[in-house]
Amino acid sequence: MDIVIVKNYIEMSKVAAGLVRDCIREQEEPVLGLATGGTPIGLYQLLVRQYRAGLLSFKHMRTFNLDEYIGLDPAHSKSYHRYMQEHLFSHIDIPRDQTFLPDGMASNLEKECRHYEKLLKKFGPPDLQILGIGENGHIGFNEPGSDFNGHTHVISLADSTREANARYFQSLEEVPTHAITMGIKSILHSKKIVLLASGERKAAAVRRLLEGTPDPTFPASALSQHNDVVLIADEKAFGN
Ligand SMILES: O=P(O)(O)OC[C@H]1O[C@](O)(CO)[C@@H](O)[C@@H]1O
Repeated sequence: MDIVIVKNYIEMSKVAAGLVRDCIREQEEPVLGLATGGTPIGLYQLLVRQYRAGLLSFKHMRTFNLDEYIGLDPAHSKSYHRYMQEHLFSHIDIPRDQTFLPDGMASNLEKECRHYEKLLKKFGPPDLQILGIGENGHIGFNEPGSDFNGHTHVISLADSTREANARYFQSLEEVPTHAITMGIKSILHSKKIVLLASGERKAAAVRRLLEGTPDPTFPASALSQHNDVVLIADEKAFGN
């Protein structure tokens, strides 16, 4: 794993934006794996800025998001569909039908997971996958105990994840209990993985990640099985 330690959130976002820009410029039809949460918002803002400055086009890009809450309509203010529209897609020139997220409203969730995995096979794997890390080590919504060989599946969210994400909702009760997430195996298929971590809240998770021992109770440790991972952490996440 390559480790880049930067001063703060803005610097983390800048380094990540540079890697995404390089990937988009190198590939004729780039495929990007995208994350949600607070961590990549700065990265998306910088990508939008580059697009507006005419430095980058997303016309030929396809994107796959890691996860979506079950039971939230795409138009729901806290759905990841809406998040992606608000933070990235509606501001850039990517055609709508080139952006993929799992459908958390599907009547047959198992079928939806198989369908998403098929799309990943057809258009993927991502040339570059952006990841955040949960305080409990989750990647996507793969909670502690998740199978390292897992593909896209339905997951019951850990209480600690619902509590951590309650800050994005009005109350803890509003946070969905389940999600669809790409599995750890699906994530590991990506050609390159860029893991972002910012702030003290992530310091314990980053410390454990750097121990490097694969351990299913700490999902991010599966990244030690991939040969092209870049961790971009700011000083607080790195424990400085
Ligand atoms: O960036 P945040 O909000 O700290 O979340 C960390 C991770 O947790 C998730 O939001 C899922 O809970 C991921 O999408 C994200 O990468």
